[in-house]
Amino acid sequence: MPRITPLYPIFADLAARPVLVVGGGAVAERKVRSLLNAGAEVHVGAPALTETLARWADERRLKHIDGMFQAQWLDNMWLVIAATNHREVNAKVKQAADDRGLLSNVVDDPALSSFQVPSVVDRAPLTIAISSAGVAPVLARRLRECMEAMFDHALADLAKLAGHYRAAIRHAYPNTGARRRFYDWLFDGPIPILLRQGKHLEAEQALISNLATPDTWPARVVTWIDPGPGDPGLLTLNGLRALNEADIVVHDSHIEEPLLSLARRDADRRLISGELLHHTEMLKEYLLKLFEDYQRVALVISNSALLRVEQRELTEQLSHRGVLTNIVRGVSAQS
Ligand SMILES: C[C@@]1(CC(=O)O)C2=NC(=C\c3[nH]c(c(CCC(=O)O)c3CC(=O)O)Cc3[nH]c(c(CC(=O)O)c3CCC(=O)O)/C=C3\N/C(=C\2)[C@@H](CCC(=O)O)[C@]3(C)CC(=O)O)/[C@H]1CCC(=O)O
Ligand SMILES: NC(=O)c1ccc[n+]([C@@H]2O[C@H](COP(=O)([O-])OP(=O)(O)OC[C@H]3O[C@@H](n4cnc5c(N)ncnc54)[C@H](O)[C@@H]3O)[C@@H](O)[C@H]2O)c1
Repeated sequence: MPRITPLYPIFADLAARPVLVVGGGAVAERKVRSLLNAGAEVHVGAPALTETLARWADERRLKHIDGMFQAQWLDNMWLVIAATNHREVNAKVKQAADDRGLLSNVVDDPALSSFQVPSVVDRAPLTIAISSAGVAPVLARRLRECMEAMFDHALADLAKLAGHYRAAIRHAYPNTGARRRFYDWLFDGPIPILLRQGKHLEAEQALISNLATPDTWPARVVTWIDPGPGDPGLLTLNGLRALNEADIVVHDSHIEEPLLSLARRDADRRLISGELLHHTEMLKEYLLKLFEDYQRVALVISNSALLRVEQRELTEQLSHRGVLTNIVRGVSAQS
């Protein structure tokens, strides 16, 4: 099978920008609907329109150019969609767009299209766009239908709420680690549940009260992840989450890149020497020193590092110094 070059996704701001749709059938109507939704200034050129398109023209939501396609329709346009039921006409529209350096979508020819229209899950301001690069549009549509069920409309409210309080959140949590944990709480905690129940005021209130008393999270946590044989595919959800939450990942030399790469991009890493792993007291001092700079430490130590440190003893000693130790089973099964 020939290699298909993937498309580059962009989200275009079409507000008040002139867009031409050539053709006035069912496909043109679908494209016009999403263009209007994006606030575009829509021009539809065709000798005949669907009932809905004709109504929108009457309501002045779009401008109807009555007639057969002419290249000068493209003058002063920003984007063009060729949606007639004639391949030759669509190809001419594409040529006229190329002549003017405009991006064009040709609804009956993915290869001619310089942009394609994706299938969209609309949770504005959140938009999930799915593309099959023109290979299987119906598959894109089916994937969208699955996602419609997965992501309810409360997601839109959640995004709006996060957007509205974004500056206040940055102000209450100036430290990036703390802010990230706040966002974990915002997106995983009670707020999405309240929004799903339609309790918008309560949701907003919960957010405001968390902002008023910032950083109620345990300040210093060591999460000890047992990586088993080190295969990232076997990592448990808890292991993955702990890796993802850590500000620094401390590991021995047996832990390899595929596993470490599951940590956050901005998390630091520290390779720990074998010697430290044999002395509970030294390891404790090492960890306490780390807490001068970090709040969440993930400790990923392989079994083969011959760990002699007493986990229980270390946990107790750290807790005297205000550090919570959390031990998670990192692997779901041994292969
Ligand atoms: C996603 C969506 C967006 C939208 O149009 O808004 C979209 N097609 C949708 C629906 C749909 N498409 C087709 C049917 C009829 C099925 C049937 O009855 O036979 C249905 C109706 C349905 O399924 O409901 C068939 C079809 N599609 C194209 C051709 C021409 C060709 O390939 O030669 C043929 C005829 C050949 C064939 O039959 O295969 C071409 C294109 N269609 C694209 C987008 C672009 C590639 C996107 C991608 O691959 O990612 C691209 C290249 C150009 C473009 O239009 O930008 C929208 C789903 C919206 C949703 O989410 O519900
Ligand atoms: N991209 C997609 O999602 C998709 C899906 C299904 C079909 N298609 C393709 O899209 C084409 C259009 O589908 P449709 O259902 O909208 O067709 P349709 O027959 O309902 O509409 C065609 C429209 O084009 C207009 N038209 C014809 N010649 C014209 C010209 N010279 N200048 C201006 N307008 C002209 C007609 O007046 C009509 O309004 C189909 O031929 C099919 O190949 C694409």
